[in-house]
Amino acid sequence: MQKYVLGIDLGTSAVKVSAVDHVGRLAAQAIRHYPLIQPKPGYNEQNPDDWVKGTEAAIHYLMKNSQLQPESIQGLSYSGQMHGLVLLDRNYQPLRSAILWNDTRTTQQCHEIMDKMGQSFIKITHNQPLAGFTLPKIMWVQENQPKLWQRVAYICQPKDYVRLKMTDQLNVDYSDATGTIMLNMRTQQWDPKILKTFHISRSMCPPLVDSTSYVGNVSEACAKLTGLSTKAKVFAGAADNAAGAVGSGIIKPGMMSTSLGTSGVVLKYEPDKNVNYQGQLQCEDGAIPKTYYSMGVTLSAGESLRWFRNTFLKHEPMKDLDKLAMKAPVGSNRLLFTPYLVGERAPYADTRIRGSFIGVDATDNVGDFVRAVMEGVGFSFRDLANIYRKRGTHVKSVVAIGGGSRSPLWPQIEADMLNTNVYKLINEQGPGIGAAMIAAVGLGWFPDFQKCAKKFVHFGEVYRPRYNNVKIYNHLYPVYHQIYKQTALLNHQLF
Ligand SMILES: Nc1ncnc2c1ncn2[C@@H]1O[C@H](COP(=O)(O)OP(=O)(O)O)[C@@H](O)[C@H]1O
Ligand SMILES: O=C(CO)[C@@H](O)[C@H](O)COP(=O)(O)O
Repeated sequence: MQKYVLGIDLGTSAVKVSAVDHVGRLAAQAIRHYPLIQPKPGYNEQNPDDWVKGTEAAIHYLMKNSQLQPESIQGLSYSGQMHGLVLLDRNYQPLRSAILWNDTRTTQQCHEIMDKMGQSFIKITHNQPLAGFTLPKIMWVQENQPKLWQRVAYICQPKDYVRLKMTDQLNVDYSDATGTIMLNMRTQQWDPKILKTFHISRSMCPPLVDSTSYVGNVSEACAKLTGLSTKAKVFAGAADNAAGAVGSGIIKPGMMSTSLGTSGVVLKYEPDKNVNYQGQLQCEDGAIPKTYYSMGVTLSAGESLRWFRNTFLKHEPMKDLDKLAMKAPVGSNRLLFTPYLVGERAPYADTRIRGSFIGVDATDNVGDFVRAVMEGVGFSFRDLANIYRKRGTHVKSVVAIGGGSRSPLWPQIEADMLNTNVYKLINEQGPGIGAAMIAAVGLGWFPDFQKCAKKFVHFGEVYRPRYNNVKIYNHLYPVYHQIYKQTALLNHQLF
């Protein structure tokens, strides 16, 4: 019997389940979307049970509509949207909707962290407290929902909640634990000083495990709902950017990727966990034990395009937006867009900045606007790549992952903006393959990720920078770069 693993990618827009065979061939895929709850500007939440139902429904569909036998799925693992706060009572039931990575309500709590712990906080976590991380969200709940906080028994990350409901076991892997900013990077333990300072009991924090750790089997209840076998082994999994990195072969020093998911990410494998970007970039544990990566995050990348479509072109499929944008000239007729729809994380940690269209002209058409949105994200990636370049990194090439890399246009915009080669993956958008690789290594199919990557990671098209486009973007970038400074005060006055 052929054998398979499942990679479950719990994204922000949807959960994507990929069945992959022992030589890395994608055998089947299923996707289920779930809503984002935005009750107020800057607030971004999701219902944890929507993730669970979506995952179970996607697996059920995949099992029903493919030829895969339940026993052939030997293992599964996860890639999860990072930093989300899931609060559980003592019966492991969610106490409120999850507060997500792109929720920007916690400016004040970030200041409180620095007031209480100062530079020692950065020394412990290797990160500046930023609004998207988990700790400030915990403090927001303590301050704003004290009665609910009294009932909290466990704190976990999004994919850990889904895994809990599939196995009855609660754990967190190191790559997601770093994203909480409660992990001590040196000891790789929950930091006692941080927990004490912010009144978090150690018992609330799940046990720490490696991404490849075997944490249990699919439970009987989950097997009934999904069509999986209870013999399927479950491995902890990783933060989506950590899983995306292994899924795109970013497993050696100097290698870089970009992700166009709901968020946008420029990511670099780091050989040294003590690398210091003065808080402008994040530093995290990787999916491979004792490996590290840094990244800069654009809060609304794919989300900017999704927002534009939902607001102005409701019934157009994404691929038709690509066609519209491809008809517009490079530089979108000098129409510029900044993607700060919910605030920004990098290079500006600013929860009160908002997006702009600059240079709107009476001759602009809808294609110019769509292209301007895609280019605005590209300019933001250039801002992030420049942080690396200023520190001497030669951005030789990047691997483009995430849903936006499916576009025939966006990777070319990236290549022209960054003036570097952009490689696409052949069969999946990155994090799902990374999750499948974690299961494959966990099962012992491969002795290490390097050997697994040789079979599982396949590069497809390469987009090379086009001289004339690069020239146009070189001309427009300094203008784009000024928009933040020129609009920050105006936006801050709106709050
Ligand atoms: N054909 C396409 N052209 C451009 N963007 C696309 C296309 N298909 C999907 N996307 C973008 O991909 C994003 C979703 O990517 P995905 O990696 O699935 O996100 P997440 O992991 O956050 O759920 C959407 O927000 C959308 O903007
Ligand atoms: O906050 C971060 C990384 O720090 C985001 O990258 C999230 O991890 C969400 O990822 P996507 O849903 O956009 O893939």
